[in-house]
Amino acid sequence: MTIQTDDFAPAPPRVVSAAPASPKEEAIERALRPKLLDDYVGQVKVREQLEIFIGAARKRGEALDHVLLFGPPGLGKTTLSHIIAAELGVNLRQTSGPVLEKPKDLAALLTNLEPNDVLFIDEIHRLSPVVEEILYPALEDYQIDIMIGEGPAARSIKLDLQPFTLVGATTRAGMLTNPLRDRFGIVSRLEFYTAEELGRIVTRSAGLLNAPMDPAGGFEIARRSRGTPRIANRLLRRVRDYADVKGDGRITEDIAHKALAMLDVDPQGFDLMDRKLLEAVIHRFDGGPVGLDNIAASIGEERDTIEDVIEPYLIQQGYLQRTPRGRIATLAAYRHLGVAPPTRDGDMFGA
Ligand SMILES: Nc1ncnc2c1ncn2[C@@H]1O[C@H](COP(=O)(O)OP(=O)(O)OP(=O)(O)O)[C@@H](O)[C@H]1O
Ligand SMILES: [Mg+2]
Repeated sequence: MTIQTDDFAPAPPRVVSAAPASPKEEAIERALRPKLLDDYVGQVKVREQLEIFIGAARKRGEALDHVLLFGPPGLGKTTLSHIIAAELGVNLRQTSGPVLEKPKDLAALLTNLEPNDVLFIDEIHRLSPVVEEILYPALEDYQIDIMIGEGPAARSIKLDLQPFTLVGATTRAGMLTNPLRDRFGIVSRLEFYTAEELGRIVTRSAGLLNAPMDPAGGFEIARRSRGTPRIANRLLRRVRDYADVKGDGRITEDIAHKALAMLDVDPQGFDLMDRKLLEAVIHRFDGGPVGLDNIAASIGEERDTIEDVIEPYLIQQGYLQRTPRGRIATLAAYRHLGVAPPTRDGDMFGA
């Protein structure tokens, strides 16, 4: 279990934050999680590939190749890891990088795997180097070397493991060591979802939650969800609350519109943090280029959060550019904030 700092710190709630907000939300997420590949919306390329590789592994009765899933939070990495195990018809054992403190923690998990099981390691970029060492021979030859005893009497013994599949998830593929990355046979990058795909997810979730919803209401939620299923499901629940209190319970376009405005989610799906970041780049740093540390200090947010959570969507949508000299606000960002872009004949927007 990862500990969510949100549970302890009175951080301002961020409706469109991509991280699960609380244990309660995690429980709801589990209930909304699709269980099989057919119910997994979007990510067409990843799904197609996995379908074939899983089918082949099943047919041969072998373990699936090790899989690395990477992409911003809330796009469905954990969901997909469960689906992989379910489709293979094997057990899933779940842990995460920071939880595995000692080599023996990982050894205990590995030696308990049954043939072809899936071991899911979340936040795999946070494995400690000593634990990672154990993983290499395990991934390559289904073997581990463990130390028995201490001092001069210590000796290393080799243990054979059952064939298994490691599914690693990370928001930061760039932070994986090369030897670790090279040991994954299947590397899948998850992309932001289109509004249409999120619409299907919201419709499915509304059905599971027994929330009556007009298609236009669902679409309104979908297109304001920052391309992220976790956010779509969260906004759906908030809009449903609003519909229950201010309406007759039905999620109509009008209700969705008003509820989302109340939640400070703008038509682009940007929330206060997104706007704060764009405003800082534009107003305090003349549109950039500005370094990540300066942005972090200026908006009072952690570097990692900016890089993993806030920026990817702004970049994907073309509001922000990441250059070697720093971040630059694009014309779209100026337009979105209703600020006149600089008229200098600089190189930024072409002459
Ligand atoms: N392709 C999908 N189809 C339907 N629902 C999805 C899909 N992907 C994700 N979801 C929903 O979004 C929620 C969040 O997904 P998930 O927990 O798998 O994200 P994650 O990538 O593991 O995030 P993190 O990086 O924070 O661990 C899930 O509860 C699930 O209901
Ligand atoms: Mg996850």
